[in-house]
Amino acid sequence: MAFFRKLRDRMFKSSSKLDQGLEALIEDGADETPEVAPAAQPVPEPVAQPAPAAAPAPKVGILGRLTGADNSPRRTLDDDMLEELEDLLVASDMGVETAQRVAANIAQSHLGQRVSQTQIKELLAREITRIMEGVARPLPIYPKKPQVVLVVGVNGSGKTTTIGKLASQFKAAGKNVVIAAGDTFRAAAVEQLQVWGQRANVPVLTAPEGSDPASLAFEAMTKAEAEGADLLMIDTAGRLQNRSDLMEELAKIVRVIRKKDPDAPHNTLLVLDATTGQNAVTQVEIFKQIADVSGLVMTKLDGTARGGVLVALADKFGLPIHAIGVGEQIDDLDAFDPEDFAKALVGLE
Ligand SMILES: Nc1nc2c(ncn2[C@@H]2O[C@H](COP(=O)(O)OP(=O)(O)OP(=O)(O)O)[C@@H](O)[C@H]2O)c(=O)[nH]1
Repeated sequence: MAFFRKLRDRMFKSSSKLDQGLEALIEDGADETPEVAPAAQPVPEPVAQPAPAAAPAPKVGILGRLTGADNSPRRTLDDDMLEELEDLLVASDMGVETAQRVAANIAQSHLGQRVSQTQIKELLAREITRIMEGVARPLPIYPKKPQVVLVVGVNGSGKTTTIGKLASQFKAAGKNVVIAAGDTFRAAAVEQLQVWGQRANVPVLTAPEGSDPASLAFEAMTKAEAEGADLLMIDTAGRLQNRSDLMEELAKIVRVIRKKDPDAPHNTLLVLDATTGQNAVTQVEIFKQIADVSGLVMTKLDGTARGGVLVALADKFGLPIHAIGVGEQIDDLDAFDPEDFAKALVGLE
């Protein structure tokens, strides 16, 4: 619950954008005489848990309170409203196809009904949760020792930070973790990883600057095996998905790791920066081809209006989403919870 509050508070740009858009969507097109809805009027099923006591109540008039109905503005869900809804979802980076699917599903159950702002948010959250439920999976832990986790992504997406946060969490859970600094090109990257290693109390294996990252990965596997480590997390240099030379280097790292253990890497995590919006879709496509990505981590969901891209990724690729990051601190990463995410995205308490 604590992480949900953090997520909701920090995803303010995404949610406030959708929030304001939904408010305008209902208010601008509200039916002229917002009569009090009779208690028997069909109301969409609640999305999830009952709202916490502190949640701000929807605008409910005295009569509404007495009758159990509310008299907040309502708009009839028609084709025009659906089109506006779709545009709002596209603007939150959900992608055209996913936005259309979400709107179509809402139409299927509620076309022609008069809906309030809270109801449309609840319907949206329900659809988003449904899309994302199948992909919410924490990083699987196998009995294999060492379990090799290769971490890939474009420059600055948050790989090093994510490794630090994950290493700290696994260490706290009693796992014996080793980190390998596979970005052998940038001394600053190695230093940054060493700082994270100290914070997490986890050893960081390094190689001389400029040496072959594939050899470092191989040596790290040997050392992790000798030390009986449970998990070996290998950081890699950031690479743009359109740099074929760097992508080939990544493919080589994977080939060399497989010489040591044909089943490794057991997980290949693609770390994505939420602020890149739709570009994340291309990143997944290309990294999947090169490095056989097994799961995603999305960082920087704090302070971006583009969080909807995670829904598009779930819908398009169905890859597990292991964790999300909402800040730079060690405890700003947590398992992905689809319902919490959906509520935070649409601005529901
Ligand atoms: N706001 C915010 N910042 C983050 C998050 N995750 C990482 N960062 C910041 O993003 C910046 C880049 O993070 P790194 O972990 O260095 O990224 P990287 O992918 O290892 O970078 P390269 O090695 O250069 O490719 C750092 O300033 C991090 O503190 C997050 O969830 N939220």
